[in-house]
Amino acid sequence: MATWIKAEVIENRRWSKDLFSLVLDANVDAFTAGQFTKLGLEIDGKIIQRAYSFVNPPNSKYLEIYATRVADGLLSPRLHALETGDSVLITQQASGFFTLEEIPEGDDLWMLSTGTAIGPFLSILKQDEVWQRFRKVVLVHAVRFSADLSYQAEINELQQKRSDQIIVQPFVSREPKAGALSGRITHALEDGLLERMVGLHMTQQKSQVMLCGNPQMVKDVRAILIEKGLEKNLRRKPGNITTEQYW
Ligand SMILES: Cc1cc2nc3c(=O)[nH]c(=O)nc-3n(C[C@H](O)[C@H](O)[C@H](O)COP(=O)(O)OP(=O)(O)OC[C@H]3O[C@@H](n4cnc5c(N)ncnc54)[C@H](O)[C@@H]3O)c2cc1C
Repeated sequence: MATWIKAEVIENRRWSKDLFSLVLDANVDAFTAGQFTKLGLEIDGKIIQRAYSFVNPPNSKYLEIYATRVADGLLSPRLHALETGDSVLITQQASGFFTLEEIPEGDDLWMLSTGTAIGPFLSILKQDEVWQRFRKVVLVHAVRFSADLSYQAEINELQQKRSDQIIVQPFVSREPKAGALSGRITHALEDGLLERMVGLHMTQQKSQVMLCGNPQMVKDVRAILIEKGLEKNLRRKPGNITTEQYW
């Protein structure tokens, strides 16, 4: 049984009509970058709970989650409506294995995300470990519209600080955007465009790939990578592909 504690909403950062980040103050247990928590609200006498990845690194003063308001969703529209000073329930302990501890050694780390699933990567990128372990880190964020590319200030800051190691490649599928690839991650992987754009070759010997986001993307990309010779990363049989699905 989860232990629920109260979190105070410090800020609701609204990025666009539906995208928002809740900055929360709560005394939760220590967690590892890449893990998720659960948020809950009491609706008709029952706690309705959903999983949300931490965007902030461990040890930061406040917690932060990045979410979208799902039309007709049960919880996310209510979270979207929260204002400074409101409260929300949060689990005392975080969960999940989408963390660097689970990633075998490699030269380059590819972080592929859709929509709000960039969150856990931002948490991991704010810690030193990833920069010590990998020579190059490729951050891919696929969205529909350029307005959905949230956290640009944080990403620009990372690009300045880690300019010799990080490569950021956005994808915007429904409108042209300078510096972004159009279309989908899957197509760009199949025809080698992504590798050409970032100037790195994905290989079974030296690449690690973390995939996070919508289940179709995770499934399709995993299949393409397996076709390229990469292998699923399992605890009992380490490989290259580590995944987290948001639904
Ligand atoms: C491990 C894990 C981590 C997660 N982390 C996040 C996170 O950091 N941010 C976040 O926004 N969501 C995250 N989710 C999804 C989240 O838990 C909820 O499913 C989502 O907020 C919708 O809840 P709801 O009650 O409003 O919708 P529901 O009534 O439960 O409807 C669910 C439907 O909403 C859609 N949906 C769910 N999540 C998303 C999404 N992120 N983007 C677009 N469509 C979606 C899907 O079609 C899904 O079938 C995570 C899920 C898992 C399993």
